[in-house]
Order: sequence, then C-alpha cells, then structure tokens
Amino acid sequence: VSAGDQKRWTLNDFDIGKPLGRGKFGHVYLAREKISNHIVALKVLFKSQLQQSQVEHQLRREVEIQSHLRHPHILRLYGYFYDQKRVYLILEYAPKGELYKELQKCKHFSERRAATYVASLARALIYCHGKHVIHRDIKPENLLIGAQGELKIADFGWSVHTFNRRRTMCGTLDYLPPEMVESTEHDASVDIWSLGILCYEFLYGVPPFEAKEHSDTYRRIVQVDLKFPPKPIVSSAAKDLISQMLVKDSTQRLPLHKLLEHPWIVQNAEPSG
Ligand SMILES: COc1ccc(C(=O)Nc2ccccc2)cc1NC(=O)CCSCc1cnc2[nH]ccc2c1
Repeated sequence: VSAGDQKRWTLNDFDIGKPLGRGKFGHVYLAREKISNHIVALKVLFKSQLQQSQVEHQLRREVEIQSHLRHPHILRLYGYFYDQKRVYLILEYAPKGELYKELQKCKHFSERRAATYVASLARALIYCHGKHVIHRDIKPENLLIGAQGELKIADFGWSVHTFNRRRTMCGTLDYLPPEMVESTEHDASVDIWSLGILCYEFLYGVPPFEAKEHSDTYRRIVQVDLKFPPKPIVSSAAKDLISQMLVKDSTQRLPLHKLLEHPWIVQNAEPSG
C-alpha cells in the first residue's frame, strides 16, 4: 500500500473492520487491503462537509505534503481515493493506540520514557523542518503509538470542524507559544516550544500553563509563568531542558539538534528512540 504506485484505489480493495476512535477522527475504520492483507486505517471524509468548510484545497495540499513525508515517527498517508459523496484517506494504523490515553492511565511517564519520546519527536521535527514543513500538531491528542511502542505524529486532520490549523477555539490553548497567542508571525521554532510543553506534560501529567480560564492560560503563556511542582520528583537536567525550550524569544529557544545533545536526553533516551 504505497503512495508511489498510481493505483486507483476503491472501497472494494478493502475489507472494512471496527471503527477507530469514533467521533474524534471523523469516521476512521480499521481496514485490510485485500491483495496484500496490509492493515490500514481508512479515514472517511464527507465531500459535503469539506465543501461546507472550504477545505478541499487544504486537503489536497496536505495529501501532497504527507505523501512525501516518510519518517518512522510520522504516521504515513499511503494514498487516497473518492467516490460520489466521500473522500477516503488510506492511513497507517498504529496498533498501540493513542498516547494521551496512555498518559492518563500512568498519570505521568518515567524520565526514560519521556526522554525517549521527546528525542524521537525531535528527530521527526528536524526531518519536517528540513522539508520546510512546520506545525506538526504535537500535543498528546495527536500522537499515536506504533507496534514497537514508538511514537507517531499523527497530525489529526480531524480539523474538518475547526480548520485553520486546528489551533483556534476548539483546540486547547495550552500548546500555543507566545508569538501565536499574540498572533505575530511564527516559524519552525513554534514546534520547539510545543515540544517543551509536551516534555513537561509527559513528566508532570499536566501542561505547564494550565489554568481554569482561557484568559489565565493566555497570561501564563505570554509571561512564560513556568513553575515546577515539588511532586512528582523530576531531575534538574529535565527542568533545565524544559527551561531552554520554553523561552519567549523564539530565536533563543534551544535548537532541535542541540536538544538531542542535551545531557538529559543523552542519559535517558533509548538509542533507537
Ligand atoms: C497522516 O495522518 C493524517 C493526514 C491527514 C488527515 C486529515 O484528515 N487531513 C485533512 C482532512 C480534512 C481537511 C484537511 C485535511 C488525518 C491524518 N491522521 C489522522 O486523522 C490520525 C488518526 S486516524 C488514523 C489512526 C491510526 N491508528 C490508530 N490507532 C488507534 C486509533 C488510530 C487512528
């Protein structure tokens, strides 16, 4: 099931299985390609909905971008097809499911697990930035777990409902860096900020600027009101890394390649990542 071949897929090429994460991803089903027996996730989007939200061009652009992205930590988009009423995306299936459910279950991750995830995400983001692709929505809801327990950025385009890059109203503010909250221009360094938020949430179980009201979260973000609670106990090396990523001035954030050399990553991340 590779994007390379220009095969015209149709629904008949697949046996359709159980719904996956119903609701959240729009309609996504487990599916098996009949010839290769390859298991995939089949995402069904209604053309009417796409037209309503004027996202057809965005979907075409995203499919174009995704079909060139090949990285072990980025969920694959193998191809797509459509019929009278629907567009179908043939997506990689991540057998170990959603990361945020795992985080809810364990409350917070060990430093080794957190560092391994952060390192693999950093490598995926270095790859994306190398291809001039930013905005890999890297909050926990957009991360899936592969067969070997590895992280996959799944860039949930479930955004048919909230389109402009899924960062407005419906999405949580927690992950927005100051320049986006203050809506000035932004570049790849927004992903360094979001990765810092994610690292904090992996270790503490909650994002650093969480607050009851949006207005309070907004203020804590723009003031970079970063506090490390006494529990759970977290190494100073981890706090040092997070403090170098959650920096208001985007030009002063720790570059991703420097992150991979940080002592906390070197000492805690599994080599395979
Ligand atoms: C590369 O990925 C994507 C690329 C594009 C789009 C998309 O919809 N784009 C869009 C839509 C409309 C307008 C504009 C753009 C979505 C995804 N990815 C997902 O939706 C991930 C969860 S579905 C798969 C999947 C796998 N493995 C699992 N294991 C457990 C649940 C689960 C769920």
